[in-house]
Amino acid sequence: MPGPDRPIVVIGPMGAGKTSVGKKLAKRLGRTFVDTDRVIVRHHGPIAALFEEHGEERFREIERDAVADALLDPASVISLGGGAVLHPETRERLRGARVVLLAVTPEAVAARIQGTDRPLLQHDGLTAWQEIAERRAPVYASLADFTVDTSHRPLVHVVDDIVRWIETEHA
Ligand SMILES: Nc1ncnc2c1ncn2[C@@H]1O[C@H](COP(=O)(O)OP(=O)(O)O)[C@@H](O)[C@H]1O
Ligand SMILES: O=C(O)C1=C[C@@H](OP(=O)(O)O)[C@@H](O)[C@H](O)C1
Ligand SMILES: [Mg+2]
Repeated sequence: MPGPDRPIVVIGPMGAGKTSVGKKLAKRLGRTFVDTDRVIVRHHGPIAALFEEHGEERFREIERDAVADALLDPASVISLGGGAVLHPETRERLRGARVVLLAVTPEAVAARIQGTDRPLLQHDGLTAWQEIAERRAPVYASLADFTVDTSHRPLVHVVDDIVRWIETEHA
């Protein structure tokens, strides 16, 4: 049986569960897990400080490079930050990956983003989340090969859905 031919990339709005689901999914599939935000923090320090000291534009360049590096491993599960898909080079590179979109309603995400240090949610919290999520929705939809709604669903069920999809893809 051939090994994994393409990385699996998890996209979606902040708090949809990309980091948590990606980690569990990688474990279930025996793949390498990369969370691009974690890679960025490892090399550049906390994201909030990066935004504050260098601005969002610089963060997006660093993020683009972190995503490009991660995509080199076809046996990986890669969880992106919610805004990574804003970079056109990243969108282009995702054409060579299996892209899973995690969706979530504002009602369900509210508890998940409470007290967050995400820089884009510091001022208006849920209102900002909703505005950003709505603005990005068409981009997410255009990239997704498979979508799972994570609202009010345990992580393990979300992972089960994705594993089933991967298995049918390979059947
Ligand atoms: N399906 C889920 N049900 C309940 N809580 C969840 C679920 N998925 C993620 N969470 C919680 O929501 C928060 C944000 O999850 P995270 O994986 O960091 O999302 P993202 O990477 O998409 O921003 C975490 O506290 C996580 O434990
Ligand atoms: O949506 C965004 O613009 C961002 C999402 C965050 O990651 P998560 O989506 O994993 O929270 C992180 O990359 C940064 O705070 C910016
Ligand atoms: Mg994350």
